[in-house]
Amino acid sequence: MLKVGINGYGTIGKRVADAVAAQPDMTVCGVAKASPDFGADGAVRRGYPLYSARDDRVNAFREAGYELAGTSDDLIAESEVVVDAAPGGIGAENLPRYEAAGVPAIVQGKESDDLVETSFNARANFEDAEGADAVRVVSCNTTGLSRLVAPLEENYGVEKVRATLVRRGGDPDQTGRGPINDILPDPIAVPSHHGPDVNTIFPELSIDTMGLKVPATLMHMHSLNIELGSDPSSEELRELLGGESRVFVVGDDFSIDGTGKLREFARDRGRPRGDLWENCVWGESITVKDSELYMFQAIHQESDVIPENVDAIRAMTGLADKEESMRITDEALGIGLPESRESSAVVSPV
Ligand SMILES: NC(=O)C1=CN([C@@H]2O[C@H](COP(=O)(O)OP(=O)(O)OC[C@H]3O[C@@H](n4cnc5c(N)ncnc54)[C@H](OP(=O)(O)O)[C@@H]3O)[C@@H](O)[C@H]2O)C=CC1
Ligand SMILES: O=C(OP(=O)(O)O)[C@H](O)COP(=O)(O)O
Repeated sequence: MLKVGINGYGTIGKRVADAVAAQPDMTVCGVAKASPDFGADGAVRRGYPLYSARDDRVNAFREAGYELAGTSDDLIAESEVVVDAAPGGIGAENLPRYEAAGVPAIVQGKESDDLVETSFNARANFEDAEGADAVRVVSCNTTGLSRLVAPLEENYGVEKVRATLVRRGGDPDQTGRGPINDILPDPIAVPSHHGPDVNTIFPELSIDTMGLKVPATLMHMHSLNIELGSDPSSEELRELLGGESRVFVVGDDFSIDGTGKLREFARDRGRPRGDLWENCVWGESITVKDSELYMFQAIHQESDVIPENVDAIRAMTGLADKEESMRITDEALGIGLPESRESSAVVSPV
């Protein structure tokens, strides 16, 4: 069992830890946090050895009654791979520490692509991370866009992507974020950082993105217009996307009309934390006119990058190739939702 340390146990880190723990070929050797809050309590209750992410916080954990396994230096020494899920910018500071310790490391979307050997999306460029020592799993929105571009590019070619990203203002636990009663172009300048970020996965792709932020916490929403290299029917497109394990084509018969019902659907299915690891594409929105594809997809920002972190671990360490890794990850987590009630027989058990 490969020993994986999680440095940063917040929104992303706690989900990566649970996903790693669910895999048959890897184990969580510890998680590091900066404050002794409810998240630390959750880690201990799940049986993860708890480390202090910062040396100056050791006493705070002790005073709160936590028994620490050590500091993040000890966690790094204990790990065969580290997944760094610290706040944006701190992953960059931590990379030299992983390199000095000779431990391969994965950082997250806020870190710069320049600092790593490759940015990563399992569906699109798994092979680029094979044997790498430093990899960046791209952000939630870029993951959602990359998963979509990969099959379109392979089957039809893509001439141009135009995407408007309606972004959630903050995660449910980020009480200090907004907007509260507003709609912000964010960033106002075009393009937003997402297009260039997708180019770290597809360097030749022509893509322009615009971003907004709205008073919502549940999910992001993408409004997409993609010029294809050929002219498939809308139905063919729907079948293609329905065949992708990490795309959930939302069937009409579920009557899911927004992100609130999507998350409720995930909770009904017994998904941990109501997570939706898949891109959620409304089947009814998939429309092709004169080689141009139009569609809406919702992206659960807290969870879509989680299977990608697990696959990046396998790519870097050689535990499995792309198809095998994605299959093991999907099976272990129960990824794959049915498009309709009729096809429910193929849904993974929850
Ligand atoms: N949230 C999202 O929607 C998404 C986030 N990402 C990316 O994931 C990364 C992490 O984001 P997110 O999980 O939201 O962040 P959070 O703020 O939820 O979690 C960050 C974690 O890092 C801990 N931490 C604080 N300081 C340090 C340190 N010096 N060393 C190690 N850990 C530290 C925090 O501890 P404590 O809580 O105790 O302070 C917390 O557990 C970012 O790069 C972000 O861009 C990517 C996709 C989506
Ligand atoms: O990577 C994300 O979004 P992004 O792709 O819009 O930058 C995550 O949702 C976290 O972003 P944020 O917390 O800075 O909004």
